[in-house]
Amino acid sequence: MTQMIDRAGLQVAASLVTFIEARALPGTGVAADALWRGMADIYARFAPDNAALLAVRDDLQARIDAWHRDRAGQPVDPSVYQAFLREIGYLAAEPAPFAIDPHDVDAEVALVAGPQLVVPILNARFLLNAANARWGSLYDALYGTDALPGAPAAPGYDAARGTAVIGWARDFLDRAVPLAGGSWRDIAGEIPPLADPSQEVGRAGDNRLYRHHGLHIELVVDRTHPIGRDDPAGIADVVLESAVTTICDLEDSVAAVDAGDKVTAYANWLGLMTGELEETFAKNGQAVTRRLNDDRVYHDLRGNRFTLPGRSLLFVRNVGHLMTTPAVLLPDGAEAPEGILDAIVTSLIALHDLRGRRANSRAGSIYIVKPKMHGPDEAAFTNRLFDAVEDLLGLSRHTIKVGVMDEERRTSANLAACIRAVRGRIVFVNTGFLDRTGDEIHTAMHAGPMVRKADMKNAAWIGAYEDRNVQIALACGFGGRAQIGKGMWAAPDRMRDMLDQKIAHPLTGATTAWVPSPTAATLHATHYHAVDVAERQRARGSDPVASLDALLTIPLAADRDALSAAVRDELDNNVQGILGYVVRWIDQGIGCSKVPDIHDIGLMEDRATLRISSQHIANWLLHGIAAPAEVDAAFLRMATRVDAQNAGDPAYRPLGPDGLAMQAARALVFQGATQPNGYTELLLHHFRRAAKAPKTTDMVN
Ligand SMILES: CC(=O)SCCNC(=O)CCNC(=O)[C@H](O)C(C)(C)COP(=O)(O)OP(=O)(O)OC[C@H]1O[C@@H](n2cnc3c(N)ncnc32)[C@H](O)[C@@H]1OP(=O)(O)O
Ligand SMILES: O=CC(=O)O
Ligand SMILES: [Mg+2]
Repeated sequence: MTQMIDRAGLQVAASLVTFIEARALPGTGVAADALWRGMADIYARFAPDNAALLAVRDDLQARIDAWHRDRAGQPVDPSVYQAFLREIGYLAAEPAPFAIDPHDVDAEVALVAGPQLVVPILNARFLLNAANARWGSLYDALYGTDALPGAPAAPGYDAARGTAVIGWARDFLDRAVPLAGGSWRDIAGEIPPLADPSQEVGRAGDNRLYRHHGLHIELVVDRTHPIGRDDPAGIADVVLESAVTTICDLEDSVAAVDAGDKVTAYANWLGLMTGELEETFAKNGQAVTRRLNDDRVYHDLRGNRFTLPGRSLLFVRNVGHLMTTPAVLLPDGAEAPEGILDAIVTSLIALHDLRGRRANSRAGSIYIVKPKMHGPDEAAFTNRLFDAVEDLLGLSRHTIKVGVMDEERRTSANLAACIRAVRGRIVFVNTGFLDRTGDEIHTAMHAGPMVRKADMKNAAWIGAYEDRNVQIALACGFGGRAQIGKGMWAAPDRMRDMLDQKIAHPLTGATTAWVPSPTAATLHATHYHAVDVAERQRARGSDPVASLDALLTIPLAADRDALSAAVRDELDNNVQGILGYVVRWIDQGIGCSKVPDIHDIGLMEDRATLRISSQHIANWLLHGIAAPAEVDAAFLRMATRVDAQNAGDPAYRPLGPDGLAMQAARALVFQGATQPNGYTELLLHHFRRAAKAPKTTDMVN
């Protein structure tokens, strides 16, 4: 039993009380009494509104479901459909033109176009790696991945691959920092002058520091290094400014279901904000202690010392408005909305940076990403909540910035109004296309069977969604003020494909896009050297906004028979992803995994990808494309395969037919059509809590 302690009328888990009073509060200037009274007051004011907003979601979904059921088998007439969505309040009035107005925004967010890394906050080892991923070795990223054809031939250094890496990096330098004469491939001896000498902005010993499109490149010159020794110019590496910003994720990539999990997550965020986080782990048989990197020291060409940030600028992604947490109980005994707790605690913790060394935000802001908001009223709620948190913590208005995930259909369809609701504090919009796809399926669950999952990326709505996100953000004045972000590269081992494809993101005028790992950040950074995003934004500034009709086009399958032929493949693929992800979530509390798909390509799976797979099967079940027995057969087939995939993991427990993981996976699919907005978290939390509950035998012993 979790011990609960009364604080200002709230029942708060003892572990959270201790964490806040002994670790989070000291040094912030906020008194414990004031914090708890303020928290209780915020809950009293905001919990009812939070519940009311969720009731609106359910009501709208029920009306949409009924509308489709009434028209079963008929094609959707876009103008009738749009009129209906307006009538029920799903579509809000378009606001008059306006410009966002956030203040004290760090250059990394407002001005620099570059990769954005996302990292599960419960994993301190990854978290430290992510914060330090501001700088990454291009040589390592090319050598150690499939970015170049082949793979190292044998353990130890493969000289032929090394030569290919160096060649690729030289070609990159030719494009990003061309020489006054000749090619980087041909230099020997001293590093020659650049075509544009102003690109060289500093030195660190023999190392050269260049800047291009606002991003730094450090040429490591070291003739004693094993690589530099054999290089005619002594170049040992090319280090790129990589993860300019990072999102520390409390949401879809973590399994945080109780007070203990929340405290671990908050403690990691605290360690980042104080700079004291460290983690010791075994790597290649050696104990390694990882800490946050220092800033990097250079001298400009006149000899003046300056520093550059050694760490990525950190955002924290709070949970959305849906979930509640047993870490805090309201005076009526109900679990408290978790997003409200996150807003208060993560902001409180960020005071250690703001009122301390300002090692994260030099401009003095707190950066919170708010996911899964549906429409302008929910964005306005977040704005009021952040106002209240600022008042509680003694912060000036709009110190807390917000990144809005454009990942629910009602937000995409009302994007300008959503942005307007947070216009004084917004610093990004990001197309979370994974959740967005799940919501696309769920919203139109009753309209008919959806296209195959892989065909979603060619559907009309998604093109309009991606276009509108950039176009509307530009029209709202994001250029030079805030990030316009694109979604995750969800195939962490496919770096060649990422190099080929993810350049599309900056080409749209987006200033950032998500990557799953530090290595991917370094490789994706090369895209921001290839594309001048500011210029792309100027070019797109006059684009007409893609149509709402296109955005609202439901991705229904044109040919039922073609779907029937694909049922087994489609089910196997979705079920394999579901089981591979869910089993680690429920049994081990791992919220983000790399799971092989049916073609054995390791895919990043998190709650958003799970939402898609489970909703997709639920939709095909509802419309009779797949039969329940076929789905269960796929669960059986794929359980064997997932067990085999995990054979090397000593912590893994095979997927028994009655185990909690299997129950969770089946519930996600068979109850998918009735889960609120198709979210997976209610069921995941339920089964994870069951898995964590002490067994009767444990209690007896
Ligand atoms: C829809 C959405 O919401 S997307 C946002 C949520 N998704 C994410 O946050 C994805 C984050 N990425 C990850 O969690 C991981 O990269 C996974 C699960 C996809 C793959 O993990 P693994 O299979 O363990 O990765 P892999 O074995 O290739 O690499 C592990 C190494 O890379 C590092 N690494 C991998 N991902 C990250 C990351 N996101 N941040 C920091 N370091 C990372 C690890 O620290 C480790 O290095 P180390 O041994 O020096 O510590
Ligand atoms: O949060 C990101 C998404 O794609 O969903
Ligand atoms: Mg998402």
